[in-house]
Amino acid sequence: MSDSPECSLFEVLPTVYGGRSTFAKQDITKGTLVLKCAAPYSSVILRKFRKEVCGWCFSYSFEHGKRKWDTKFDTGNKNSAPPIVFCTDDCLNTWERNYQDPGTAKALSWLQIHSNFEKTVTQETAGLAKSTNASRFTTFSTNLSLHLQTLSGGDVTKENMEEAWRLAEETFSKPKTILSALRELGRSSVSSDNGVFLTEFEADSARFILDGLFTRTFQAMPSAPSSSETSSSGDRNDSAFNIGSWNDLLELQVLELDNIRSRPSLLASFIRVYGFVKYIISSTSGPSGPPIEASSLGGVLLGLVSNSNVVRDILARDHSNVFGIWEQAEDDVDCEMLGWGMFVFGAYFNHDCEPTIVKKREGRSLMFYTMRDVAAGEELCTSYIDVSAESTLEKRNAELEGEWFFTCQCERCQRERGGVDKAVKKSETSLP
Ligand SMILES: C[S@@+](CC[C@H](N)C(=O)[O-])C[C@H]1O[C@@H](n2cnc3c(N)ncnc32)[C@H](O)[C@@H]1O
Repeated sequence: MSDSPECSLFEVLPTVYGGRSTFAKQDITKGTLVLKCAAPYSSVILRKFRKEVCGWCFSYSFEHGKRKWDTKFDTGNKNSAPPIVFCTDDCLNTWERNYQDPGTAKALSWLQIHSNFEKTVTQETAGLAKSTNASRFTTFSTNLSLHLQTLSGGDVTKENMEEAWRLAEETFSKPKTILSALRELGRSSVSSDNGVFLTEFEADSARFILDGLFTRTFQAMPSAPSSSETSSSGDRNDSAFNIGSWNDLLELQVLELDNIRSRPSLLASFIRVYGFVKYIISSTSGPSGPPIEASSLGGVLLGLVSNSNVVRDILARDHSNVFGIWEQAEDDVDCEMLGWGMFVFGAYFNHDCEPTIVKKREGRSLMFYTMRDVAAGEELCTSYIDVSAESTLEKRNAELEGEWFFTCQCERCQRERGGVDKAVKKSETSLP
């Protein structure tokens, strides 16, 4: 992070009230760009928008007077539509440079994996509500199902969460057992030989995870495209443009247990996402697929899902560190959230109900600007929720406590609660 020119304006320091936060290193005038995250480390466009949102620059066809985008990757097969569209040839070409395997043609490609994904997943629109119901575990042919059933009542501890993941790894040790376990953990009524049932949320999460696995793999591959050629468009390998590395991602806050405790059915969902991602990667490279060398893209991806650690690392940071990818007309009340992305360095801004920083998306990039003059030493904060004058203390706190698992300590909340303790917003190091 310190390599980035934009970050010379602030530093990340521990606070006494809410983990780390960002503090101005010098006076900063209103309207200054303090951070540019050129692209997300991992992102997903919601399934329902994928014909309307460009797979590279996230531009939304309706904002350009079109019902959908028509520029597609040529699969060479008229019957198989690629699960991604682009607004222009330029975007398609840049995407290809970043997502197609830069190495041997024998290696797995993004396209093969995602085509297999689409063939394997089955969904129902009303699935989310039904499938998160504990009653779906009707038969217990695996210890994993039985264990998840006992946890669905709400008693999730660190130990029994770890045990669930251990059982998941054991159950998903072979592609065949993954498939039957996934079917068992899905709704029994939709279990069939034709596919695996995933809720919309699970399918989107699985594609978010795959994107993170691709980024991690491409960043590590020696044949990755040179950043000097293409850096201004936010290519994955260009750390100078603030995408961040895998180690940067690991530095982010983890709220896995809080998240699962607040919604115990999430544990089963996360485990299904892991099982499905593992199944898709291993079945794309299965007996009928191309041979996989350990150093190839497919080989590296297989290694990343051999146990649940890497997938869990991403899932555990997903909830509290991602940003919605909104259509550009953000001030519009009917504005749609098109997807979400992990813009790694943007995740250090704490929340304030009187924010100093506003974020703005420009294509794949997320920019952070000061909303007013800020003095050296002052904290730089964004707002995670609606903080308009109409949004009451009760409403704001309910949202932050319910969705973000913290009680807001900002000055506005303290003032409205009846007392301001300014010291609480200072960084630990600046306190006497
Ligand atoms: C996106 S992260 C921000 C960076 C985080 N503080 C860290 O150390 O990684 C959001 C988390 O920061 C903390 N946080 C942010 N704003 C806060 C606030 N106004 N009051 C209390 N805690 C806050 C909460 O723990 C929240 O889950």
